[in-house]
Parts: sequence; structure tokens; C-alpha cells
Amino acid sequence: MTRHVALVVNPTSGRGLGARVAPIVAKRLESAGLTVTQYETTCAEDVGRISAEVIASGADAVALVGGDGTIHLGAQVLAKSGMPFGVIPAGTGNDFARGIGVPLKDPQAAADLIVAGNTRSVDLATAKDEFITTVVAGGFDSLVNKRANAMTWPKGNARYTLATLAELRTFKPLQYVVTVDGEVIETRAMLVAVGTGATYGGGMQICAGAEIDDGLLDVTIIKPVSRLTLLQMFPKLSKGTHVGHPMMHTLRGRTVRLESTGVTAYADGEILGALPIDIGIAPGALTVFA
Ligand SMILES: Nc1ncnc2c1ncn2[C@@H]1O[C@H](COP(=O)(O)OP(=O)(O)OP(=O)(O)O)[C@@H](O)[C@H]1O
Repeated sequence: MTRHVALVVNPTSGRGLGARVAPIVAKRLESAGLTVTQYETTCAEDVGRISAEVIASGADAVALVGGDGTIHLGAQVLAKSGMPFGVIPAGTGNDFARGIGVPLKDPQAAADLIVAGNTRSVDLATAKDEFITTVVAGGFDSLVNKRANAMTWPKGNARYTLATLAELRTFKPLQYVVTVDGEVIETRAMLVAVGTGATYGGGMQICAGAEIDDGLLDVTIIKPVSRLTLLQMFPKLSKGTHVGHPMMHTLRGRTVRLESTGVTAYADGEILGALPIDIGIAPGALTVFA
């Protein structure tokens, strides 16, 4: 039986990469014998609305072409629907795709995962009535995220580096109360990040070692350090060689409450809302081709 795949494309993701990648993917899926119906989103709301329509239409699978923001929007509808979903990375960060092992720079290879049809279930975090597919940033990293989102240049991950340098000039450690499965930790910190996946910001392994299907949230607290130490850590975060550094405190749990004054949390690269926030886990909520 021919499988019917709905290709939902955010043409603006990755500054137009989504629009460029979509026809390559459609061709690949069709040449493998799949039937493809393509939808282009015109605004953020379209991603969820079209995904819901596609689920109701009885398509066999959805493929989302976009970055982490697009995946976040689609996941709100696709979670717990049982609809298998393929990721075609076309954003600047692509951390969800990275976490599930989808090739990041080869749309044909990403499409081939949908053709092969092997699926797995992955966990989602939950907070403020939203599903989160990667990491919640709450501290210095949310300021970096905010600044990077407002920058138009440079295009790729270098935006996060420049935003980090700019924020470092004025940042002061914050006072937090972090409650993990009822254990209360009162601490000063540069940031507290909570994730189901390991990375954010285009490959920074802030929750290094996080397993996306273990039913647990990974919590990373970065203790107060000098600007120089934090700067020296950044290349290590991308390589994962920061693990074990005394400034890193890591925990795992099923519920996390983050409290700090004046901090806005970001999730999947977009604003989540002001702290305090309660983060939970929805084990195996999303079925992905991988
Ligand atoms: N036509 C559109 N369809 C969907 N979303 C859109 C559209 N135009 C603007 N957006 C907004 O674009 C945001 C960013 O999309 P996305 O995250 O997929 O790309 P990116 O920012 O380039 O990648 P990344 O998040 O991986 O860095 C979405 O969260 C959404 O709010």
C-alpha cells in the first residue's frame, strides 16, 4: 500500500532554507514511491493547524521542514497523537533533529529515514501547558537566546557566540530555588537548564548525556564563575569536554520547579514565560522516524 506523507514546510526557517529544501525532500519521497501532499505555512499558527488537519485526514505520516521553533509548534499537536513524524532540519539550531540522530545537512538522507519507516518514541518536557522538545533555558542562556533571536547577522550558530559575548559584559549570577523530585536546592547560578535532549543553541551540550527516551529530565546548574571561565567553557560545551567541570552541577528527575526573580525562560529557542515554572515529563509522547 502506498504511504501518504504530509510535508509541512516553514519556508522562513533557516532564513529561507525551508523553502529550498522542501522540493528536494518531496522529490526524494515520491521517487521512493510515497504519495506526498505539500503544505506551506504562512505564520506560526499554521504549523499546528495544518498538523491537526493532516492527522484528521488519515495521512500515514507527517514530515516537518523547519527548525526547532517549527518542531515545537508541530509537537503541540502531534504529541500523543500516535502519528509518526519525520524531521527535515532547515533551521539554524536544529537541536531536536540532532538529538534524535537525523542528518542535519543532508535533506535527502533525512527523507530516507521516513522512507525506511523505522520509528521510535521520545520524551517531551512539559511546562506552562506546552510540550517542549529540547531544553528549557532559564538564566544567562535565556538572555543569550533573546539577544540571538533579535539579531539578523550572522546567519548560523555564530549568532549565539556573539550574543553570549555581548551578554557576558553585564551579567551577574542569579539566586535560584531549584526543586527536583521534591529535593530543594537553593543556590546562586549563572543558569539552570532542564532538558529531555542534550543540546540547545545549535549543538551546545548543556545537558550532556541526556537520553531522549529515559523518562527523565536532565537538570544542569552552572555555578557562578568568572566571565573568563565561562568564556573558556563555551567551546567545550560544543565539544562535550566540559563534563565533570566543578562549575557544572547535574541532576535527573521527573519534576523540576525553577524559581528566580526577573528571569524569563526560553524553550526550544522561543519564549516560554517568566519563572517560576514547573517542568514535568511526558514519556514517549512523540513518535519520530529515526
Ligand atoms: N511561515 C511561517 N511558518 C511557520 N513559522 C513561521 C513562519 N513565519 C515565521 N514563523 C516563525 O518562525 C519561527 C522560527 O522558525 P524555526 O525555529 O523553524 O526556524 P529557525 O529559527 O531558523 O531555526 P532554529 O529554531 O532551529 O534556530 C517559528 O517559531 C515561528 O514563530
